[in-house]
Amino acid sequence: MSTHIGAKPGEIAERVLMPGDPLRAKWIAETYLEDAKCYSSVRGMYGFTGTWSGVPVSVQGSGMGMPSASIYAHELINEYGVRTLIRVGSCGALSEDLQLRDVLAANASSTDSNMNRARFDGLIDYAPVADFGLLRTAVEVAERRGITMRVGPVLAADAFYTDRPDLYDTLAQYGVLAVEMESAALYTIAARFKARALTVLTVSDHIKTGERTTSQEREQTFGQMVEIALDTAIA
Ligand SMILES: O=P(O)(O)O[C@H]1O[C@H](CO)[C@@H](O)[C@H]1O
Ligand SMILES: O=c1cc[nH]c(=O)[nH]1
Repeated sequence: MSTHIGAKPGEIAERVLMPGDPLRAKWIAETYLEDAKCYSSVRGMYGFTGTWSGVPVSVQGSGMGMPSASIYAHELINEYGVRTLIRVGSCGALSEDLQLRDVLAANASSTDSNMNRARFDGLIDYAPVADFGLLRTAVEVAERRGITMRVGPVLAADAFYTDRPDLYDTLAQYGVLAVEMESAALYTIAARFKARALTVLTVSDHIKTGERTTSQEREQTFGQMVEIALDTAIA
């Protein structure tokens, strides 16, 4: 067991899907994986291992925000030998031409978090990016499955509720597609420990129009991104 994950050595696969929502992890395991077994319920942050097309895959909830996601990414890589981490998350669209339920892959992640400023003594604006091989595979998988998937940069924000919507407008002008809360930390930690990471997202709400999905839909209906992530993880 690590501090925050209750799995024994060998119970977590080398490939892990990481939704923020632990109940999305449970839904993914029960809906998509064969012979899924729960290896951890520490803090209610469920983790399961099963198989997808015969290949072992785990799915581990990571919580909301970069401090939480960093803990799970760090322990998965350093204590369980995980090499491939694919976040499957929800996001708020910043781009006018995204619709609810659109799927996107984050090739890069800007952030307002202080975590990397602290990491680099405030001297470097580090650019967290997706693993190129995983991203290329995800694009191929989406095309093969006939799923339209946008690829572009996102914002990983510390706050879900912002007092500065004007900054979201500015980011949209610079091509940032959507906002979520974990990708920058995931990409940074994967790079630091020589693992591979990718973030695939589904638009759960639109920052400009105010349209939004329900919490039940965010938990149990974003299947296209899960299928892309599973096929990518085992490729
Ligand atoms: O749906 P998940 O994966 O949790 O992702 C998004 O949803 C949460 C906010 O509602 C944040 O974790 C954000 O990144
Ligand atoms: O971080 C997030 C996730 C979904 N929707 C948002 O508006 N923000």
